[in-house]
Order: sequence, then C-alpha cells, then structure tokens
Amino acid sequence: MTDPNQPVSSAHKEEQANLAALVGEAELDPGVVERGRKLFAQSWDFMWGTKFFHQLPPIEGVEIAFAGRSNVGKSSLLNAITGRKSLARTSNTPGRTKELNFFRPEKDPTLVICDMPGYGYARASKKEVAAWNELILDYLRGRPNLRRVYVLIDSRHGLKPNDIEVMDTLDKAAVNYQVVLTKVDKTKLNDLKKIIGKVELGLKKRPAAHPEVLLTSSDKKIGIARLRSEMLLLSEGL
Ligand SMILES: Nc1nc2c(ncn2[C@@H]2O[C@H](COP(=O)(O)OP(=O)(O)OP(=O)(O)O)[C@@H](O)[C@H]2O)c(=O)[nH]1
Ligand SMILES: [Mg+2]
Repeated sequence: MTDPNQPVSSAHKEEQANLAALVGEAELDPGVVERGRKLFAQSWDFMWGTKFFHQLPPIEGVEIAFAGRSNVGKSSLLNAITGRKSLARTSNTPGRTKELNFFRPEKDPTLVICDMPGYGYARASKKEVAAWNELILDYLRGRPNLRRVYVLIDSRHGLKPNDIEVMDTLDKAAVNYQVVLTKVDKTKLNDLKKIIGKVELGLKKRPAAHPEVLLTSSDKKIGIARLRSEMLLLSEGL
C-alpha cells in the first residue's frame, strides 16, 4: 500500500520498486544477463514464413515460440528482445501476424524464434480462424526442436478459454511452456499481484508448465533482460 501522506514521487518510486521485485531481475546472474544481451545484440533476421505445417523450415538449433491471443503483444515482444523497432510487424488491429514467422541471428543458427499468428481473432472469416488454429496446434504439438513455448497473456485480461485450450494441448504433447504476462505498464500493481496469484495457482496442476510467470512490457522495456537471459540458457540446452 502506498502512504497517501507521502509525496507522489516517493509513492511512484515505491511502486516501481515493488514492480521490479515482481519482475525479479535483481537476482539474475550478471554474467548470464550480459551473455543474453549479446545474443540479442546480434543482427537478427527474418528467416522463413509459412501458413502451412508441411512448409516449416528445416530443423536447425533450438526453437522457441511466442504464442498467444491476437493483439497480446507477441511481435512487439520479439522486437523488444532483439532491440529492433520493426523486425516483426505489429499493429493495434488484431490479426496482424498471419503466418508462422521464423527469426534467427544472421550468423548463428543455434536459436530460432517463431512469432505465431494470434488465436482467438473473432473478426477473421471462420475458415481463416480454423486454418490458423489448426496450424498453431499442429506446430505446437509436432515440432521436435521446440524447446519452450512462451504463452503470452495480456496482464489486463487474464486467461481466456482459448489460452486454456493451447495449454491443454502443450500439456498433452509434453511441450515445455511458460506464461508471460504482457503490457504490465498498463496494469496496476495490485491487479498484477492478483492475476499472478491466480495464474500461478492454475499452473500448479499443469505438468508441462513452468510454475512461475514472467512479467514484461515491450513499451517500457520491463522484464526484457530476464527473458533474454532465460532464452540464452534454453539455447545453451540448460
Ligand atoms: N502498452 C503496451 N502496449 C503494447 C505492449 N506490447 C504491445 N503493445 C501494443 O499492442 C498491440 C498489439 O501488439 P502486437 O505485437 O502486434 O501483438 P501480436 O500479439 O503480435 O498480435 P497478432 O499478430 O495480431 O496476433 C500494438 O498496438 C502494440 O503497440 C506493451 O508492452 N505495452
Ligand atoms: Mg503479431
């Protein structure tokens, strides 16, 4: 709780400190943070895009995917971790990413990131939604080098039925995943704490889920160093 008698700036500072504690970057190993920074400071390139499961790129290195409902901030998060404004196209209109788009460092084939189309986009045609959902689910359960799926959830909205469906699929396929709460710059600290508690409670019952959620804001660059560090360790097979 903030003290109403304190000047606004110190309440703000306290809020920032509380948020930083939730994001958990202070406990990171500085050496790992630096290696993570370097991994993403390389020149990252678009590698492959497809709407079809039978046209996926050849298997090379470790793959990590960003999944989540339309407009949750998947492409923005890819841009934030690679420090690029428009490596992946973003939009405030849901349904921007229409293919599985693969990215990797220009000179290093050890890590590939897949930016996925969003699920749950109501305004596309039924046929298009069905095709996307099929592609997303086929990819999530059928990609042998998929090491981790980050399931992005808007921190203002929480889990929706299609997030549950995706997590059920990942549990059944035994594909390791972790929930990332996005746009934390838009959520009040108390609401954020409530949603973290609720989501983490639900994750306890899920065998393939990482028990802890990550917090990010692509706009304010919150949680980016931690995500980079964790992705570095995954790319190294740890
Ligand atoms: N405030 C805030 N807005 C964000 C953040 N991340 C993304 N957005 C906004 O959310 C909207 C959607 O972002 P995208 O990155 O295109 O979302 P997406 O999940 O890739 O969407 P689809 O490709 O349509 O599935 C854009 O208007 C972004 O500017 C964030 O951390 N904070
Ligand atoms: Mg996108």
